[in-house]
Amino acid sequence: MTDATSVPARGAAAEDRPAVEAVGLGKRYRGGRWALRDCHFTVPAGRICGVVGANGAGKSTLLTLAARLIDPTEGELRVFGEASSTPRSRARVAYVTQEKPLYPSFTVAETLRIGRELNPGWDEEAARRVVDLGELHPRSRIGALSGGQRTRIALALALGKRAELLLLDEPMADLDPLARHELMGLLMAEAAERGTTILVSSHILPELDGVIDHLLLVQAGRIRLAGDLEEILDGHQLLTGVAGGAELPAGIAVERRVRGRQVTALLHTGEPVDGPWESVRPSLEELLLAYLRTPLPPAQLATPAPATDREAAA
Ligand SMILES: Nc1ncnc2c1ncn2[C@@H]1O[C@H](COP(=O)(O)OP(=O)(O)OP(=O)(O)O)[C@@H](O)[C@H]1O
Repeated sequence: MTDATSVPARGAAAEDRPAVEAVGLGKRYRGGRWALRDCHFTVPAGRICGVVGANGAGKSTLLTLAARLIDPTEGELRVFGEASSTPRSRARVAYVTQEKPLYPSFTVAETLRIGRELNPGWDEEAARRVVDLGELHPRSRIGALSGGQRTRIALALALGKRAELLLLDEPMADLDPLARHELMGLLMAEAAERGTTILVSSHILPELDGVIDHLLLVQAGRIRLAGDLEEILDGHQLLTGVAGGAELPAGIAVERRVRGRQVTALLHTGEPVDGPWESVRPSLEELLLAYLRTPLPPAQLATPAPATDREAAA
């Protein structure tokens, strides 16, 4: 499971350097346990990357580090080849969370005006499109909007900023299904047009299917899977067979479940398995559910440093 930097990125604004690169990244909150540890991964520019994991796995910590709202305890995280702490990196990043820190006493129009004044490359049309589709009145106060309507404003600010890296931490959680579908479509269209890189965390796995092309699976503060989504799916087989029919190949089963007389197993191999099995490539949801149901102990989750770093250290 490697990072497929060789796959061409989408859109005109895509560039050669990875959008996000974590090297030995770790975060321990004051007085707490490690929320993230020993993370090595790369997200090529222009990708839409799903950040998936159980509650408390470390997804928000990862996205907050990428937005550089908190500092890493160890290691580093680079944005387009630069430390995420530099003003240039910050200007290239927009971060939208469920909290949406907007001023409740400001109106919609005033909020957009602040976005325009703070961002030299402001794209009024992109921001307006998001607001207008939600039929929000320019004179409505932010504090009087619903959670979903505030999400729309936060996304309008992120798109107006013309960020090259969009960090979305479960941004759609409080949107109704129609608005979620519409805003997701809008985001993807903008991303495809401009080559924007998106890191999006979500617990709604079907929502990610057909949208993401890269995956980070975070488990207990470690990266369990990272890479190009097609390569990850191609590297697994979902087996179905009759219980007691045949032994599973040793050492490559991520998960094995028995229901009545039926056995299903997710294997970490790209080769269809011979024997009395139906062997198919898993869907994204099947893959993620199998991994989420079978957490590994932290000692087995340490990800090796990329070859380039190991060579540099030699
Ligand atoms: N400000 C903080 N202070 C101390 N511990 C924290 C803080 N924020 C997060 N943590 C801890 O860090 C770990 C990872 O939390 P994080 O919010 O990153 O997980 P998550 O994957 O986003 O979870 P969820 O899916 O529930 O939002 C958890 O054990 C959490 O309790």
